[in-house]
Amino acid sequence: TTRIRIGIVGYGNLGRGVETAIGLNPDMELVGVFTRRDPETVETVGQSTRAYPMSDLDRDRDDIDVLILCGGSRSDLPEQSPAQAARYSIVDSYDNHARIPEHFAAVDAAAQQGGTTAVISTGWDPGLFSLNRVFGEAILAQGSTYTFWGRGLSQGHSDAVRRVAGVAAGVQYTLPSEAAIDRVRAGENPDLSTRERHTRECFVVLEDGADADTVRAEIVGMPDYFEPYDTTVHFISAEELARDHQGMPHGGFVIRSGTTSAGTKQVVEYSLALESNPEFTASVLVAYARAAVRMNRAGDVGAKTVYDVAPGLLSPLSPEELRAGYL
Ligand SMILES: NC(=O)C1=CN([C@@H]2O[C@H](COP(=O)(O)OP(=O)(O)OC[C@H]3O[C@@H](n4cnc5c(N)ncnc54)[C@H](OP(=O)(O)O)[C@@H]3O)[C@@H](O)[C@H]2O)C=CC1
Ligand SMILES: N[C@@H](C[C@H]1CC(C(=O)O)=NO1)C(=O)O
Repeated sequence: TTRIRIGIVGYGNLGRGVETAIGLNPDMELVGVFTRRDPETVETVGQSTRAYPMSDLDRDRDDIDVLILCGGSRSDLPEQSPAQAARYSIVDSYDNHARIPEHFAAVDAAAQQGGTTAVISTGWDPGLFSLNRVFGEAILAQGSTYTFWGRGLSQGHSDAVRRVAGVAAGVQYTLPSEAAIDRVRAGENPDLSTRERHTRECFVVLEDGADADTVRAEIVGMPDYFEPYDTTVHFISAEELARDHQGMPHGGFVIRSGTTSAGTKQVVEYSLALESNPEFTASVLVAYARAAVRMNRAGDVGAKTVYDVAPGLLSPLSPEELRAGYL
């Protein structure tokens, strides 16, 4: 059988993770990386990986089955996902939760017109955590759902920080409230505000001449990303960033606790412990790329979220193999 031919759009942490993940999946092959930078300046992980300018995607290439979009959600994907979905089936990790309906509508218009299949907002949150919130609430009709992240590096929030004028480089860590977690685990079912669940901590390298107070205000007040949280911003040197902030660990859990009859408690929990947030997220994107190609071949076009994708389509095994070996 022919392998699934993948193009990577945008070559950062996620793009490198997808390149590596494709190598772990024998039913897939990497056509190349498409970048807005000069391809000659882009150092790829794999020696044989080819880098092309984005403009190479402007013609209808018949050597690509699906594009995996690895740009930033803050400002790349809102433009790139609809633009590419007009020609190619795509997968993206768009993670500004507040604006997913808007993103879905824009991508769906393009995908319907292009007859492509576009799985948006997959990864782990949104993505696998979204699925587990829905499983928990569909199954335990009476109860409470909580999501906690970290302590770890959020790529979406780090990307958002890097997009602020005056920021040369930066990262963002998400810290869960241990007091909130304790109350949830004690079964208090507390009513927690966004601000009571997590705090956010940024480490920023300023561009020469940039004003720290202006940059801090822009970050702390950023709608959706930082405004709903208590956020601290530390200004450090490029050397400190390189020394102390190269790792991208993360993780967290979704917990649904409820009752199925008076006094009969049931608890569902799904958790992740990630040494590399980007490599894990990339692995999710690659599995959903497999599903997107299969859905498109079956004529199932338009924008999709993880709620619309049958889990079996993620597996390299056939339905028959899954029935025989996994049920
Ligand atoms: N749903 C989920 O669970 C998750 C979602 N995400 C999403 O993934 C997105 C991407 O994260 P991440 O890969 O860390 O972002 P990066 O900042 O590493 O990359 C974003 C884009 O910036 C450009 N870029 C990368 N490196 C450089 C560089 N050295 N110089 C200039 N431009 C560069 C690339 O585009 P180009 O090659 O065109 O220049 C790249 O696509 C996040 O914004 C987040 O929203 C991440 C984790 C989980
Ligand atoms: N989308 C997140 C994945 C998880 C992590 C997170 C957070 O720390 O706020 N929210 O969702 C990311 O970009 O890392």
